[in-house]
Amino acid sequence: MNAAEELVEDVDLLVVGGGKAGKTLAMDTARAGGRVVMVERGMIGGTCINVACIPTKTLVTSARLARRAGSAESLGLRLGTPRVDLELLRAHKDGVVSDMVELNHRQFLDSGMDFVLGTARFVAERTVEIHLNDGGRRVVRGTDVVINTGTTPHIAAIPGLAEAEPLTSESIMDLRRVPDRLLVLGGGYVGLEFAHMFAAFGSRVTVLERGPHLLRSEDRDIATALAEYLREDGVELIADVTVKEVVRERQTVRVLLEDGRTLTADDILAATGRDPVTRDLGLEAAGVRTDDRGFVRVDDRLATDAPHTWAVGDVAGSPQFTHVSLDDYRIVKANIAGGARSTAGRLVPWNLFTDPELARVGLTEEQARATGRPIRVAKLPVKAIPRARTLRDTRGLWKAVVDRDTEQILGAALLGPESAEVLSVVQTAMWAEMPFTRLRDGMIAHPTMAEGLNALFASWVD
Ligand SMILES: Cc1cc2nc3c(=O)[nH]c(=O)nc-3n(C[C@H](O)[C@H](O)[C@H](O)COP(=O)(O)OP(=O)(O)OC[C@H]3O[C@@H](n4cnc5c(N)ncnc54)[C@H](O)[C@@H]3O)c2cc1C
Ligand SMILES: NC(=O)c1ccc[n+]([C@@H]2O[C@H](COP(=O)([O-])OP(=O)(O)OC[C@H]3O[C@@H](n4cnc5c(N)ncnc54)[C@H](O)[C@@H]3O)[C@@H](O)[C@H]2O)c1
Repeated sequence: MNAAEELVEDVDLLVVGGGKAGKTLAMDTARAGGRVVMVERGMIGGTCINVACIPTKTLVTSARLARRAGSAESLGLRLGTPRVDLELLRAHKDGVVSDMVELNHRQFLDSGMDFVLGTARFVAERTVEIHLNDGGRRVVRGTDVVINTGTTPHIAAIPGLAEAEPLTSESIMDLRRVPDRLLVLGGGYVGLEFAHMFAAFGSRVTVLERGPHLLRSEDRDIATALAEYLREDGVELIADVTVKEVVRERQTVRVLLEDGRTLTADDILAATGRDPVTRDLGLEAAGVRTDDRGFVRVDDRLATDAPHTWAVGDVAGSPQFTHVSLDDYRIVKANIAGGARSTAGRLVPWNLFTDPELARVGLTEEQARATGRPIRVAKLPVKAIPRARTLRDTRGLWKAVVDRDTEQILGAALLGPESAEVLSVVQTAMWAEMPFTRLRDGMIAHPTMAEGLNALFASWVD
């Protein structure tokens, strides 16, 4: 029997994959009285809370504490040598995750949506067949359909890498031992957060990055400063490198570089980006097209090529952050209701949770200069901020770029403690199109890291 012949259930909204955007839209629509089916193949609450942001940031907190405890004497405390207990650490991380999963599940059910655990595949326009996790199948058609199936770790096509069974951002969080030597392939978000974390847990870590320097999208001074701190904390960084082959020999992984060097380690982490989850979705049957990397093709309203079919979050090629997925929800919600909201011109915050953390919004200096407009550049070493001194956490560099004529802030990169929090102040000023002078001259509580904005916007280097 094909889909057309069997019983098709009609609903107002069908959400395929329960990521951040989809689950929020599903709950909203159900609470407002709409008939909603959301299909999720396993991770209740999506990638972020199960295997990405939440568990990693939980472990980052432990790594920071381990690093701080190691220098507790500078804070007047004698704590002894910190030791990582992996079982305790995992229990801590799993506890945070399971609490959030439970909360999400309860909210799904309370909203009144039909939350279906199963794997969806399109069989016709706006119609999916669901193989239920506990057996059986259903066919559901939505008046509107939202695709929110996310991404999974990419394994680069390097000879021997897949056969070497590399760790991914998911499996590394379930390790039963701290590797003595860990190689990290890729110096991006995943690579650097785990590299710094595992260095604090006691691994000897080497990051291999094929780009000319770490964090290519950042200004050179900021990327160089972060690289220096990572090195101080024992992370070896090798940039501009090409990995030729990976060989697993029992407990050892050998990596052959194009320049003839060979590196060995206990494990290798694949951290070279993420692939869209679209391959087995039957998108052709839905009339939905993908780009050459497999991401769903959308316009700036997040509409796909098929009528009343939308895509959101990572799978739609949006910048891969949970807050972006949440913003995609706002856009699609407005557009399903007949609006014309666009992704164009969004101010996206980028936060890298190393220690210190790096937070950026808007243009880098390099990007601002490329626009040709007259700019001014401000820089402040974090050690100039009194709060950093009281934290005994003075590593870092803050930087901002403003338009010389309008005095509006074009962008900021904050490398230092609590940067991700302080960045929201700068972002708010940018939303409000305030002149930088408001942050330079406004009264900000002492001693806070945000107070450093007074000094930053008075520290012009150009
Ligand atoms: C290690 C790591 C750390 C990160 N840390 C941060 C961070 O600190 N801050 C931040 O903002 N971002 C972070 N990110 C990025 C963030 O996790 C993603 O951008 C975000 O989770 C994407 O959400 P999404 O809405 O696209 O969908 P997802 O949350 O990925 O949800 C997609 C869901 O669809 C389901 N699914 C897939 N196919 C099917 C199918 N056929 N049928 C049914 N269900 C299906 C999947 O099981 C999954 O639950 C991190 C990513 C990684 C890998
Ligand atoms: N704090 C956060 O918000 C956070 C944390 C983790 C992940 N994320 C999201 O997840 C996405 C994926 O993270 P990611 O780190 O996997 O990807 P990424 O795109 O951030 O970084 C991948 C890095 O690997 C390098 N690379 C690619 N192929 C290589 C090769 N063969 N050899 C050596 N280096 C190679 C790239 O040059 C790049 O620097 C991020 O872009 C980010 O959006 C966010």
